[in-house]
Amino acid sequence: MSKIRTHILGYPRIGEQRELKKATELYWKGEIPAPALESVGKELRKHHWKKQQAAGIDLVPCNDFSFYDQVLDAICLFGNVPARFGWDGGSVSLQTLFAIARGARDSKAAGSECCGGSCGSGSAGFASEMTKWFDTNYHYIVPEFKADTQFKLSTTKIFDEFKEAQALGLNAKPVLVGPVTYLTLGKVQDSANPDFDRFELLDRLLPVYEEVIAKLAAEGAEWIQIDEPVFALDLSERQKECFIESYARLAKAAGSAKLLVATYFGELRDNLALFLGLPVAALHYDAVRGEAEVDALLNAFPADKILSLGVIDGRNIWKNNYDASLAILEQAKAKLGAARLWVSASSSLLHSPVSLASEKKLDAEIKDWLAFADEKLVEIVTLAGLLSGSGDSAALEANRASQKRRRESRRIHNPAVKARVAAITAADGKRDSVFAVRQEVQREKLGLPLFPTTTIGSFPQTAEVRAARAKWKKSALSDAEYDAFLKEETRKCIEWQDEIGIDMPVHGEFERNDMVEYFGEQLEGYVFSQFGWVQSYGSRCVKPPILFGDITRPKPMTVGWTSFAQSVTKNPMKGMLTGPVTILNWSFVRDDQPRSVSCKQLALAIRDEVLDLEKAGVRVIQIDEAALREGLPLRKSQWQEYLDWAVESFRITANGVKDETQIHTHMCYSEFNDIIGAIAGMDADVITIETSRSNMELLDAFVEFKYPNEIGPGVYDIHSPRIPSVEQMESLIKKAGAVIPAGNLWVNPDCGLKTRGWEEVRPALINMVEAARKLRAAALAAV
Ligand SMILES: Nc1nc2c(c(=O)[nH]1)N[C@@H](CNc1ccc(C(=O)N[C@@H](CCC(=O)N[C@@H](CCC(=O)N[C@@H](CCC(=O)O)C(=O)O)C(=O)O)C(=O)O)cc1)CN2
Ligand code: MET
Ligand SMILES: [Zn+2]
Repeated sequence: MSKIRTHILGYPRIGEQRELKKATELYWKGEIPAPALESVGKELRKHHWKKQQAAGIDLVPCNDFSFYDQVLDAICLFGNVPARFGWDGGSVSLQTLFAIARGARDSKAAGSECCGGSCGSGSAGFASEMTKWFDTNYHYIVPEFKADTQFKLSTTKIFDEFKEAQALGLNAKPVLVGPVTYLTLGKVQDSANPDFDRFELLDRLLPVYEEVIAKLAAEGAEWIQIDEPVFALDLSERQKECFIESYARLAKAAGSAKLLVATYFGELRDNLALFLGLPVAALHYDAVRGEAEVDALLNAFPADKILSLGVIDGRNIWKNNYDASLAILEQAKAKLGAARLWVSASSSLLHSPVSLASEKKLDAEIKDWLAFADEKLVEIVTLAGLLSGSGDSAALEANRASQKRRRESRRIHNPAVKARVAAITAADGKRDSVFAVRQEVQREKLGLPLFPTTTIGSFPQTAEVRAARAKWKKSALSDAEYDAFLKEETRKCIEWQDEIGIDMPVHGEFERNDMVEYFGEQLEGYVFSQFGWVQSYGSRCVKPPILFGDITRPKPMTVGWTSFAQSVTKNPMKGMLTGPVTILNWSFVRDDQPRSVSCKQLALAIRDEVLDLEKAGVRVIQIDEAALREGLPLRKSQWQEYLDWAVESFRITANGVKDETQIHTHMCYSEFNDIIGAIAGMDADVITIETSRSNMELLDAFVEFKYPNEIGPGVYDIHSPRIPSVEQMESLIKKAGAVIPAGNLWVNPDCGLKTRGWEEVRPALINMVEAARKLRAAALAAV
């Protein structure tokens, strides 16, 4: 019986100990030169290929590595560099690449200290926009188009990395984001032609794809992988036409090389026939997210193509259930034959942590249930072996035993939690009185001025704060010393807020490593890894906690810090929590029950925290739901169901408090238009949102909807190192004041300040308070 081939779509690039992050940040600080960074990249690529080879993967990817982002690499490959970066049209340098991602203080684009977001329109080389890659927590750089955009082959990275693999004896499979996905993910930014249809650019873009593909073929590439995850979205007729035109041309350009087109993250639905009809040699399908559609896929699968089935979840950390995967694979093998079936992971492994090998502290029982990227490689190879009949039956037995242990573990199931979720009623999600009544009571209790000023929660997570935490984790700092250090940071932060005249202070979140991980660490039903980092954007990583079982809160999580903070000031301190939907969306979550159930369990745990804070005398509580919007399913038809349980979860969390307790929520990086009804349904007393970068445009949704509750539209773009002036912020508040009743308007930044430095935050907040004061005075003078 013939051997079944194995491959992956991509491998994490950050390194087991985030080597790439560390080297990149040193380069940005000017502490190592470019060749040193290049050589770290080269070593990592080699190490990653060797690991894949050692695991027995037949076809390894190349060009899945990136110093920042694979879409940004494509921007550079196509010479799609926005004019403001002063690119000379030659080979795009690493320096220009980083300038696109991070902004450049001047057109020389040196490694300036800048953010991952955009640098505001005031500076010449402001960064390109960054946004979420489908429904993941990975962010890509948004390609920018104009009506006169031209494309031209402008980097050699994809060829260099192919040759690098060749030199190591590997015939690697180069990976490239596909033309339709590339155009779909980009944005037209052309003030002279704002309505330009970006798909008009296809004819100019395809010749570069043809050139790249032909060149790779000439250099000996057997397979080329083209990623088209937009197949998992609702596609327009225009996009469908683009697919037909693109692949007719690319198939011709391929010559001796064979093309594999990959879709992932969701079902194909009415794109199925289009996908199956592409004139390419192989198609990759996500059988995890698309399991329900596998029958339809197999029934219609063309006789001349290879099918790569992604049965291992690239987006989660659970050990694969071999029996379940084999059932799918056997079915495919019966239809297609072993020669036309490849085994893979559902998506690139970019979205899973690197390796379980260095996890020494992870609870042994739970570690046995997990598989990170390296373990997933072994799973792919093992499944292919079992399917070929030459497999490791001991591995299958071991897998069955592990699945059984997980299923039956007492650690997972807590009857009291299940009963509590079952007993949730509509009353749990309802405040005693309607907003208008609460607003009166809260006004009286809180005694805030017009246009009250506040911030979103975090203050700078300085190197000093992180170093203290690192020392404490290594036991180089005692609990008492760490506690004293944090108290001092918190006290200084609050006193400073009082001093500059912030009306509603926050404690600063110095004790938190991350707004989700911090809560995960304190909830029962969660475990957390030491090194389970996943790239979020550029060099920034997150370590999502692992939600494995029914959720309880053994003891209050934030009451101590918030009470301490309140004791420092007479002003109303805003207690700070992360909401259930955001905790869910930024965690690795169980795959043995619906997300909605896990979310409600989280909601009940955070509700208890809310009520404890209230009992401790905290009068204002913010419940962050930064990730509410990004949890939206990729297909519109599934939105309502998600929004229903997400909003209900928030309401359960927030709405058990008395009328006089003011509930805030916060959302950033959100387009609000299509979910404004759901946001209003949350019924928070105050919502703070990110609006400064869009010049208050994001507020329109609230205005059109006649959003009834109070709003703090952000006036300070915290993604930029630029310090906003009093006048800039005044004009933003005025703009908001023209459409929002003055009594409902708050003044605050776009988001938390944790990624900024004090030298930026101090003057910016002083200006913000001044802007609010001026408007207040003007408003009082007018009556
Ligand atoms: N979970 C989550 N998802 C999110 C966001 C978010 O805030 N959280 N925001 C958006 C993405 N934005 C992000 C913004 C910042 C960072 C970020 O700053 N990440 C840090 C890690 C944050 C962290 O957990 N740090 C830990 C560990 C710090 C660390 O690595 N320490 C060093 C030692 C440090 C020293 O000695 O100074 C080490 O252990 O090696 C801590 O503070 O405790 C980083 O990559 O640098 C990530 C995402 C969307 N998704
Ligand atoms: N309270 C959090 C902070 O200020 C909210 C961040 S939303 C990504 O950091
Ligand atoms: Zn935010």
